[in-house]
Amino acid sequence: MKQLQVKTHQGEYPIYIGDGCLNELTPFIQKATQVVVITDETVYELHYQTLAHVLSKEALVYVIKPGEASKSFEVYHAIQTFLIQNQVDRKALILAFGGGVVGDLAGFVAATYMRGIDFIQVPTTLLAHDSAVGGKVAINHELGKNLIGAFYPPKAVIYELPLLATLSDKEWRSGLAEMVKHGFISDEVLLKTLMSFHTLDPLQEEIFAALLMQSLMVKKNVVEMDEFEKGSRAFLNFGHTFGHAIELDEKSLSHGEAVAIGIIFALYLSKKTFKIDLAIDDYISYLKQLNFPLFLKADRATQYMNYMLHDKKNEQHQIRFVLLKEVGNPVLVTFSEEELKPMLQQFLNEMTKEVRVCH
Ligand SMILES: NC(=O)c1ccc[n+]([C@@H]2O[C@H](COP(=O)([O-])OP(=O)(O)OC[C@H]3O[C@@H](n4cnc5c(N)ncnc54)[C@H](O)[C@@H]3O)[C@@H](O)[C@H]2O)c1
Ligand SMILES: O=C(O)C(=O)C[C@@H](O)[C@H](O)[C@H](O)COP(=O)(O)O
Ligand SMILES: [Zn+2]
Repeated sequence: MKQLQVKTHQGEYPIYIGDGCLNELTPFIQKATQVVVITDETVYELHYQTLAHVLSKEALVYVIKPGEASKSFEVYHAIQTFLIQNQVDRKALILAFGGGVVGDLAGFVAATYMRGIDFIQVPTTLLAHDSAVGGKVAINHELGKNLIGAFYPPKAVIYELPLLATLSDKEWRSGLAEMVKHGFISDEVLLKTLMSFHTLDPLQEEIFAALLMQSLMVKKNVVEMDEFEKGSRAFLNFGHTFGHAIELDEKSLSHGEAVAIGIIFALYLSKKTFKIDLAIDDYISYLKQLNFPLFLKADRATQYMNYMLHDKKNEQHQIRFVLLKEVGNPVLVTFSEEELKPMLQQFLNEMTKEVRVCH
């Protein structure tokens, strides 16, 4: 087991990572008046018994439907009602047991229930190495992703890696996309190593734990420098401006799959803006080899634009993108709607040869 510490405005919290770290929950559970586990149906079926084994108290359990649709006001409200009806008090502890959906939702419940109660992230997906760290918690609005949320750090992150063994290829891919993103914005070696894998198999191997640590370190370092996204934390949003738009538009894509496509557009805009070659073709071939679902809709530019116009990075109705001057050198670049729309349309037209563009 390995341990990292993440510094926040409220002190530090530990990330425990590896085999057997669920036991690190014990002191937190002993201190709490009640334990509430929020999880989804899939994780509950596959892994709740493993978690229950280390819970020294009987827990209240709230099980949501798996998937992004659960990051909604309705589900948020239903959980708050459940907590109130069960007289959960301010010294209770919420365990977010699942992927990023459970983590974001349960974290936002914890941030707001009685003005804030303790919660611990117990991530179960690869992608959640990103979502469990950094304290961003949120639910979605139909007009945009994560528009209602808070910065609310967990008391700990307990990353029991053997739980990842049951992930589907789709979920491995999704998590890999956020690792690749971390590589693009700050660690060329991580990026090159990840892109040297032509199948998903290495993710099950020993070397993978080291790459995951590197990716976690990128996230930790960025959020420690700018916890509340006043500046450089926005670089973690590389690929997300367009990624969030297609994730909202095409529900079959997972978050990471959408981000992987969002990165293509960010590389395309980087090339146009800075006249540099960031080897977009190599990146697209890499995604294809790993069977990422790459599809865009050429006739959806207006819808994509509407989603991007609600992005949280925007200022004064201008759309802000994270672009790269080179790998490891991200910058924020602002476009007006009038500037961006033709570039997006041109991108969609040009991509017809590269990715499956639906009409
Ligand atoms: N807060 C942040 O900083 C941050 C960062 C990145 C992503 N996110 C958010 O995270 C969400 C995506 O997270 P995700 O990809 O983990 O999605 P998810 O939570 O929906 O999990 C993906 C799927 O995997 C299943 N699953 C979870 N653990 C499993 C396991 N061990 N074995 C088998 N199946 C398992 C789930 O039931 C679900 O169907 C998005 O809403 C995204 O916006 C937040
Ligand atoms: O931690 C961050 O900051 C990130 O941007 C990480 C992203 O991977 C993540 O998807 C995040 O939820 C996006 O943030 P948002 O502010 O654009 O909703
Ligand atoms: Zn993300």
